[in-house]
Amino acid sequence: MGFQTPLKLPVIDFSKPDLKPGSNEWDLVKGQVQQALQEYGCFEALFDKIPLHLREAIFGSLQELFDLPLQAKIRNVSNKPYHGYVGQYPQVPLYESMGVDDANITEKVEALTTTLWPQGNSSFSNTIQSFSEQLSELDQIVRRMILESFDLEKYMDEHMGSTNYLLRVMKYKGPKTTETKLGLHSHTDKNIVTILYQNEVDGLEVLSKEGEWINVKPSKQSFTVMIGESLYAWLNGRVHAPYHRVMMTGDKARYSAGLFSVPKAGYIIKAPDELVDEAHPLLFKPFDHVEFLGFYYTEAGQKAESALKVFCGV
Ligand SMILES: O=C(O)CCC(=O)C(=O)O
Ligand SMILES: [Fe+2]
Repeated sequence: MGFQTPLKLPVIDFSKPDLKPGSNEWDLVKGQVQQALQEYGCFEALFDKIPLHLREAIFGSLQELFDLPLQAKIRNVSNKPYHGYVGQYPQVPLYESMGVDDANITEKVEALTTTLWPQGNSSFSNTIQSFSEQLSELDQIVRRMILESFDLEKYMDEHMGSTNYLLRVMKYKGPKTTETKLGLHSHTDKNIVTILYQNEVDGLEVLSKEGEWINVKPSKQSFTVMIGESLYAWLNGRVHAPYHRVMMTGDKARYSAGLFSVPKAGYIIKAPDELVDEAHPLLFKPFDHVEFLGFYYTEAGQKAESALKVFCGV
C-alpha cells in the first residue's frame, strides 16, 4: 500500500497587475481556468483586490450578525429558499445562514441591515456591500474568461446582465467532538458561479470526478471559485459542477461567505447554438432558474439524483 498524496484543488493567481483582457497574462490564466473548470469545476483563486482590512472586517460582521437574538435573525424572510435566514434545522444542526439579496447594491443592503438592527449598523452594511461589490469583480473576470474560452464573446453582455448577486453568509458551530460531523449536506450549487471565503476553520470538501473528497484548505488570500448547475446547463455540459459538503470537527466555529451569481427570474437559460452539435447533443431544454428552484425544493426535486435532469433534461 503506497502513500497517497491528498488531492488538492488547482490554485490560480488573479493578482497579477497586468491581468487585462487581451494580455498574455490574461490568456495564460484563462487557459488555467478552463482546465480547472473542466476537470474539477472548482479552483482556489488568489485575488488581492480586496483590501486586508475588509477581508478581516467581514468575519467581525458575521459574528455580530449570528450573535443577534433569533427573533431578530428570523426577521430576514424571503420567498426564495435559502435567501432569508436558515437555522435550527434538525438535519444540519451545526448550520445557520443568512442571505443578502443584491448584496452589491447599497440601498438593498441598508434595508436588510435596518430589518436586523432597527437603530442601524452602518459598519455592517458598508462591510457587506463593499466586500460583495469588490468580489463581484472576480466573478466577472472568471465568467469573461469562460465565455472567451468557448468563443462566446457575442453573448458577453447578455450573460453578464442576466444575473444578480446574492451574498449568503454561514456559521457552522464546532461540534465539540473529535469525530467529524456533517455541517452541510452534499449538494451542487444551482446558480452560475459561487465564490467562497472562509475564516481559518476548514471543513469544505469537493468531490472529484473520480469520486474522492478533496479537502479545501484555502490560504488567507484565497477564495474558492465553483461552478453551479445553471452555468453547466448554459454551457451544455462543457464545465463540471461539483458536489461539495461541509464536515466539521473541534470546537471552533467556521464562518464563511459565498457570493453567488444567480440568474434573474424570467431569464431563460438556453445553451447557445455554438455549443450544440452531433458530438454534444443538447442536455437541457431552456429553463427559468427560479422555476427550477421551485421544483428543486419540492419532495420530488429533493429525492432526484439530478433535479435539473428531471426538471428539463432532454
Ligand atoms: O460554507 C461553505 O464553504 C460552503 C457553503 C455552500 O456550499 C453553499 O452555501 O452552497
Ligand atoms: Fe454550495
